[in-house]
Amino acid sequence: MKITVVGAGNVGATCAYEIARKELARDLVLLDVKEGLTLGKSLDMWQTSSVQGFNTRITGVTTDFSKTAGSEVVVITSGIPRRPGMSRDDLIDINARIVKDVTEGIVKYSPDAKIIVVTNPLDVMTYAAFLAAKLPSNKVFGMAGILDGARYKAFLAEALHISPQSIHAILMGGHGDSMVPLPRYTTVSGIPITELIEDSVLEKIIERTRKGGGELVELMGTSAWYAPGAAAAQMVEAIMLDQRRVFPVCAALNGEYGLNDLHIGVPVILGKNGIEKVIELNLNDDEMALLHKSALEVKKIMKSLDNLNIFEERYGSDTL
Ligand SMILES: NC(=O)c1ccc[n+]([C@@H]2O[C@H](COP(=O)([O-])OP(=O)(O)OC[C@H]3O[C@@H](n4cnc5c(N)ncnc54)[C@H](O)[C@@H]3O)[C@@H](O)[C@H]2O)c1
Ligand SMILES: O=C(O)C[C@H](O)C(=O)O
Repeated sequence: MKITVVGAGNVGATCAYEIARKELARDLVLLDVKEGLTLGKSLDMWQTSSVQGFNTRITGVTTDFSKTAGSEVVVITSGIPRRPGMSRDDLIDINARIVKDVTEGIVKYSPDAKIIVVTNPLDVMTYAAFLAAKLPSNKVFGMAGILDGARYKAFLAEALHISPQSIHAILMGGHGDSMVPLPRYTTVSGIPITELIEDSVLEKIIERTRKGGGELVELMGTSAWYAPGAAAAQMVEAIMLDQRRVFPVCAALNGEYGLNDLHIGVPVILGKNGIEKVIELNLNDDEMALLHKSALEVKKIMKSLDNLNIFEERYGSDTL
């Protein structure tokens, strides 16, 4: 059993280390373009194995995709992160080319892999990987909803002075400021959140969640990695262990929620085949309107990708 993480920067290395510590596979490959980087990081991680008590063998490679052959799951984190003052969408030009190249390299040697995209702008980079991979859409999807949900839960836990683990929530939509946290689907061990928190406090938390990535970029000068790396590793775990866990995942939609031809965050069942099923919630009119507004934002960025002309195929459009 083999897992590959492409990109050994902040997010990739954190995700790889989580995967190794959880022993989600016998072999873990870390691939990057920077000469020596993955050799050093994989050696450093492997040297913690006796301390942390794991056996996963970590190999570092520099751009040699043949070493990733036969991977069951591949996490793509390669690409530039944003800096203060930038939006995720500003990364599209450079990152689209990187995602296309690495996806083609991966699929050449691991045609059966499930591909988890992390690179931003997330929804459109998932679409780019899907175009490059030419694999069924249940095998190419993106990580954002678990991270956004984890931030929402962390803020709620602080406000309520309770464990974040008692909070259950689902967020939908694109991984941008138009993401759609859903109070109606947020509970504290089954108790509706609205019974425990004032509307005005909840509204502030939702707004902070929407801008949660930007808050960290302003603080650190680059984007977050601990929560993103852990969230991506949780998706790897669900697939490798065929857990069939329900997570918000950036998935291809073909008519669900009245949306077509785009990748956006929705609840799914995640198991050994990747996306086993997209779950359709009975959204009310207001929730549906927010989701469609977010989808239009994603479509706008898809249009920018189409304008780069790096893919022959495309299905972006301004309308839903
Ligand atoms: N989806 C999310 O929720 C989420 C969360 C955090 C970060 N991100 C995104 O993840 C990406 C990585 O962030 P980071 O903080 O790890 O950045 P980073 O700069 O620390 O690491 C990126 C790595 O990608 C490598 N790379 C670049 N081109 C490559 C190629 N062609 N092949 C292989 N490796 C290549 C770089 O050498 C670098 O080591 C960014 O686009 C960031 O915006 C997404
Ligand atoms: O905000 C970013 O640029 C990185 C990531 O999407 C995040 O939400 O942390």
